[in-house]
Amino acid sequence: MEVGASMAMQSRAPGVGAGAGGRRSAFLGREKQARAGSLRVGAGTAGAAAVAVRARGTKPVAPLRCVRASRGMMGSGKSTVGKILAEVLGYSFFDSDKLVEQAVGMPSVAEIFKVHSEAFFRENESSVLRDLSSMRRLVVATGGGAVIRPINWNYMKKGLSVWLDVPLDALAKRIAQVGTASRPLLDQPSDDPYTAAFTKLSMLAEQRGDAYANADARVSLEEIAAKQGHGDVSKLTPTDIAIEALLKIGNFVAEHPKTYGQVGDLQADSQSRRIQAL
Ligand SMILES: Nc1ncnc2c1ncn2[C@@H]1O[C@H](COP(=O)(O)OP(=O)(O)O)[C@@H](O)[C@H]1O
Ligand SMILES: O=C(O)C1=C[C@@H](OP(=O)(O)O)[C@@H](O)[C@H](O)C1
Repeated sequence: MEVGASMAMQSRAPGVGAGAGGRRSAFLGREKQARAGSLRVGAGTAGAAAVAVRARGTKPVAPLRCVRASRGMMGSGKSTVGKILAEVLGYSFFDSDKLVEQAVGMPSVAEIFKVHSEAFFRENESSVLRDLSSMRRLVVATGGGAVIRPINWNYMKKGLSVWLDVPLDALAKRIAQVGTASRPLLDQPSDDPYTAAFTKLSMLAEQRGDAYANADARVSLEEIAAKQGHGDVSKLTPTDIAIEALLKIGNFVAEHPKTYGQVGDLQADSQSRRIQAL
């Protein structure tokens, strides 16, 4: 597994080529913007949550080239938690679904599924992940289905991957609340959105088997809720989950000193100085 060169931030642009559909991937320009800071989450919810994470005393140690809050079912909170992690770590954040939309030139994943096909979306998703895999200091929230293509693992394993493990029941509740229009695999007419989402999520979980469990770090909402002594995952905030993710990332790094050792120390020093300066 590759790690970032800590403070020696990668400054070359990734080799972004044509997307799988023949269109040029659109995020080369965005990556430049990200380095200029415009994609960083500053004042929004993730910014506030990042302040809360710091206030609760977690010292982020991220000698990582790349963190991928990549695994986890639809609605598990990859984007929400990924933005907080990026803010705390001082990394750029990317949502791979959004990058596919840009690459293809369509407004939503749902539209891509409808006009083209899931296979077309998957091809483009792989292209986006390939392009991201050459970048440094970023957090990527991938689509929940990225785990099903072995080629994507080659790309995801260029960084450290985090699995947000959320019970299906909690996921179905969230999805029933926010609606399924943006998630075509769940979007079917139903009088009972919770049961429809739960049934489909269970089927997908069955199909995907252990794919998520290959992640470097697993963040289990049930474990966090148990630690908090209430056992109710619906009470957990994105901040709680981000703190646990940072702990798990720290553990993984500590367990792999050969890969992360010296780089980790350098990065920890630089981050401590940055956090103290806030
Ligand atoms: N810890 C949480 N508690 C309650 N709702 C959450 C939590 N994390 C995310 N959400 C909500 O669930 C929905 C899906 O979250 P999102 O981050 O988009 O998931 P993903 O990127 O994994 O599909 C969003 O409406 C988000 O606001
Ligand atoms: O699990 C999946 O197969 C998918 C998850 C979605 O992303 P989110 O996990 O961000 O919802 C999106 O990529 C697409 O609708 C397919």
